[in-house]
Amino acid sequence: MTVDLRDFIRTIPDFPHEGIMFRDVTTLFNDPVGLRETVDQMAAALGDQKFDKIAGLEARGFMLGAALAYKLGIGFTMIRKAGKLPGSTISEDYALEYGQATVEIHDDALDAGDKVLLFDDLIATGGTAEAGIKLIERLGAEVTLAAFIIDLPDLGGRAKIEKMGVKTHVLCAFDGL
Ligand SMILES: O=P(O)(O)OC[C@H]1O[C@H](OP(=O)(O)OP(=O)(O)O)[C@H](O)[C@@H]1O
Ligand SMILES: Nc1ncnc2[nH]cnc12
Repeated sequence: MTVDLRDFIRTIPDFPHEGIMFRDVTTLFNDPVGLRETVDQMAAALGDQKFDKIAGLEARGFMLGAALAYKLGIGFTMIRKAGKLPGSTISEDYALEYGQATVEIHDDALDAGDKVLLFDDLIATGGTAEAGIKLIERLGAEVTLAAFIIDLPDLGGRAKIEKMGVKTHVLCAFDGL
């Protein structure tokens, strides 16, 4: 029987602002069954699709994005919040469910034509994922799949990314805001 990852994800109301239902993956990552199941379910969902790189979004997209890259035997590219990458970067500003930020990628992190799996723990409004896709495309690479552990469908992010022409995969979803 398939393990339901939602059973491992804690919900904390009113974090970081009143009205936000925060879906907390610390409890998923903290559990050995939850951690392994998440990586294994994602790897199984990918089937025989081939990628040149996984690009993970800071910070929660780093942990299991890197685990998945290890499992697939490919490299892992960091898309970081502004000011953290030491080399030459390009950047994108974006809005997310509870704020605004800027993400950056090293301008030599990907080769033109690379097929990239974009990975994050959660998609809400899709602002973060959209910024990541723009960075990858500006380097001449292609996001052939955007994968998330959690979807919040009522916030419309997954539909927005699909409308951009990027395929998506999610492992579980929570209804409501
Ligand atoms: O779809 P969106 O509305 O853009 O929201 C999703 C993003 O929000 C969270 O990251 P956050 O910026 O809180 O950073 P963190 O991973 O460093 O905690 C989450 O990990 C996604 O990256
Ligand atoms: N509701 C939410 N829970 C956890 N992370 C998020 N990132 C954006 N919205 C979120």
